[in-house]
Amino acid sequence: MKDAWSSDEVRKAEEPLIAAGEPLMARAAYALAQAVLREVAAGPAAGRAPDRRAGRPAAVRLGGSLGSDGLPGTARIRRARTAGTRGEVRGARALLLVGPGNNGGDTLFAGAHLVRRGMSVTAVLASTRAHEEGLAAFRSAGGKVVTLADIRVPSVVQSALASDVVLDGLVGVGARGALRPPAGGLVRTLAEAREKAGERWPRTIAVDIPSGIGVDDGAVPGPVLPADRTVTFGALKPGLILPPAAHLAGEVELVDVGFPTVAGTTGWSGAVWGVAPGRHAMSGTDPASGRVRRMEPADVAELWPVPSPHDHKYTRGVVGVIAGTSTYPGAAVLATSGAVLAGPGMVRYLGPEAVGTRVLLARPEVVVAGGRVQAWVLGPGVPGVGPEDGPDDDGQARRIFGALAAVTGVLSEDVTGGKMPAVIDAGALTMLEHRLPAWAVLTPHAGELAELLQGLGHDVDRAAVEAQPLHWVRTAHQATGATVLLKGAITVVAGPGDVYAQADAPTWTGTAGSGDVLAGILGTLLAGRSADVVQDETLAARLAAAAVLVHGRAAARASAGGPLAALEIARAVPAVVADLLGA
Ligand SMILES: NC(=O)C1=CN([C@@H]2O[C@H](COP(=O)(O)OP(=O)(O)OC[C@H]3O[C@@H](n4cnc5c(N)ncnc54)[C@H](O)[C@@H]3O)[C@@H](O)[C@H]2O)[C@@H](O)CC1
Ligand SMILES: Nc1ncnc2c1ncn2[C@@H]1O[C@H](COP(=O)(O)OP(=O)(O)O)[C@@H](O)[C@H]1O
Ligand SMILES: [K+]
Repeated sequence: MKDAWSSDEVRKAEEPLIAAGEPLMARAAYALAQAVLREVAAGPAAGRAPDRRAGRPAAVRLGGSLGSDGLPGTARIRRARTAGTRGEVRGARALLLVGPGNNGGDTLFAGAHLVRRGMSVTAVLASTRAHEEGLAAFRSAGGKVVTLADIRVPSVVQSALASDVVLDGLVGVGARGALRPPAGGLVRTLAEAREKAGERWPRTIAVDIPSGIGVDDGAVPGPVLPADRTVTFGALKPGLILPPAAHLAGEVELVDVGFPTVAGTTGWSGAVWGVAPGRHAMSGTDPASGRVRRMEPADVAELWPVPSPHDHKYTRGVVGVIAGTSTYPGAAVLATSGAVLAGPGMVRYLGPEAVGTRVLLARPEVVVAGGRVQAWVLGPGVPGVGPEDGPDDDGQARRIFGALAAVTGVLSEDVTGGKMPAVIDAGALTMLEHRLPAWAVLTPHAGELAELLQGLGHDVDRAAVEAQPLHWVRTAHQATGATVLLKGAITVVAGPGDVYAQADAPTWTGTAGSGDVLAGILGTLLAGRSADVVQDETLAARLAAAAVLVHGRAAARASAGGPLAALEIARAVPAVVADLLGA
C-alpha cells in the first residue's frame, strides 16, 4: 500500500524530527541533487514517454558561459548527438525556479551540490525572500543568482530552453491555492513555452510537488509547469496520486528523509523509491480515516477470495447480473464474462431471453435463471429512467428496482436472504430511491457522476467533476451513503474509510464495454466476501480498489502496448489474478 500524507500530516511528522536536529533539508537536497544528476547523465531522451523520446538528440554542454543577465543564453548552447557523452554532467546547465520557503531552500541546497559536480546552475528567485542558508550555500558554491524582478519572464523562458534541466522549487507543501503573482505568471508562461517547444523543452523536475497543484486534494487551481519527474520528500502527497494533478507530476520518486515507518521507527535509511514499482515502508503512525492511498498487488492478493478445500460453488459466492437489453446485449456478455473470469462460485444472469441466449453462447458457465445470489451487478447496458431515456428496457428496470430493494434492505430478510452488496452501474445509477449502505458500490464515469450529483441538487457538470474528482466522489458518498468508484485514467474510490486512487490501466482501456467488465469483476469480489462486506463498512472500497487494480492490469496484459477490446480484458483476468496470488 502506498499512503499519501496530507500537508498537515507532513508537518506533524517533521516537527519532532526538526526539533531533534535531524537534517531533513540536507537529506532532501542531497537526494534531489542525485536525482538531477542521474537525469542529466542519462541524457534528455531517457525516461520520456515513447512518443516524446523519438528523434530527440542527447544534449551536451560545451562551455558554460552565462550572458550579462546571469542566465545561460540559447545562442551559446550547442547540442551534439553522441552516445559517448552519456553520463557526463560537467558543463550541463540547470535552471532553478526558487520560491520563498523551504521548498526553495531544498532547491538551492541541491543547486549547490550540482555546481560542485561541475554543472552550470542559475537560480531565479521568484520572490523578494529566499531561504537564507540555502541561498548562501548556493552562492558560495558558485551558483548564479538572478531575481525575477530584475529580469523579464521571456528571458527565463529562453534560459529554460537553453538548459538541460529545470527544477521547480517555487512552493511545496506550504502552498495554499493557485500560484500567486509573480510566480503564477512565470509558471503560466513557462508551461505555454513547454507546450510549444515539445521535445526541445528540458527535463523538468518538480521539488516535492509540481508547484501550484492542490497538495491535499489533487486539484489544479491555476498554472502548473508539468514535470517529467517529481522528487518528493518523506511521504507521497495526495496531489501526487489523485487526478488531475497526478498527471502533471511525471514519474514520482519518494525520498526517505527519516519519517516514521510502519514499525514506528524514525531511522533514516537514505533509500529512494520509485513509485511505479515496488512498495515503500512509509505509513502513517496514526492512519486517519480518509487518507488517500494506492493499493498494490500484494494488498489485492490479501483481499482476493481464494477457495478452500471445504468450499463449493454456493459458499464461494454467486453473482447475480442484471445487465443488457436487446439494444445493448454486449454489456450483458461483458459483465458476465468479467464476473465469471474473476472466479466466483456461480454467475446468474437475469434479463430478456434473447440476451440470455447471447450470454450463454459467450459463457456457457452462466446460469440464466433466478435464485439466491450473494452480490448483484446492476445496470450495464440498461437505459436510465430519466425523462430523456427511452422506455425500451425489456423489463430490466423492474428487475433492477427489485434487486435494489434487497440491497437497501427495503424488502424483508426472508424474501432476500439478508443484506446484499451490489455494483450499481450505468442505467441503475438513475434508479436510486433510497439512501444506500456502504456495501452498495456506485461505479459512474465523470459524466454519470455529474448527473447523479445534479439529481441530488448540486450544480455540477462533467468538467467540474473532472477538475475536482476527490471532492465530488466524497460528496456523492456522503449524499448517498454508498461507496463511490469514479472511473477514469486514475480511478478514485471513496467510502466510509480511506480513499483509493488507482492508476493501473493503460490509456487504451477507455474503450466501450471496459467498464462493464470492471462491474463484473467487482461483483465477483463482493459475492466472494459478501458476509464480510456487510460487517465491515470499509471493505467495499478496498474490494473496489482491488477490482480496479486487477481490471487495469488485465487491460495492460491484453493491450501489450497496443489497442484493446473490452472482452480481452476479461480474458486476461485469470492470469493476472494467478500472478498476484503467486507473487
Ligand atoms: N516535510 C519535510 O520533511 C521536509 C520539507 N522540506 C521542504 O519544505 C517544503 C515546505 O516548506 P514551507 O513550509 O516553507 O513552504 P513552501 O516552501 O512550500 O511554501 C511556502 C511559501 O510559499 C508562499 N506561498 C504559499 N502559497 C503560495 C501561492 N499560492 N502562491 C505563491 N506563493 C505561495 C508562502 O508565502 C510561503 O512563503 C516542502 O514542500 C519541502 O520541499 C524539506 O526541506 C525537507 C524536509
Ligand atoms: N484514459 C484512460 N486511461 C485508462 N483507463 C481509462 C481511461 N479512460 C477510461 N478508462 C477506464 O476504462 C473504463 C471505462 O468504463 P466506462 O466509462 O464505464 O465505459 P463502458 O460503459 O463503455 O464500459 C473504466 O474502467 C475507466 O477507468
Ligand atoms: K515545487
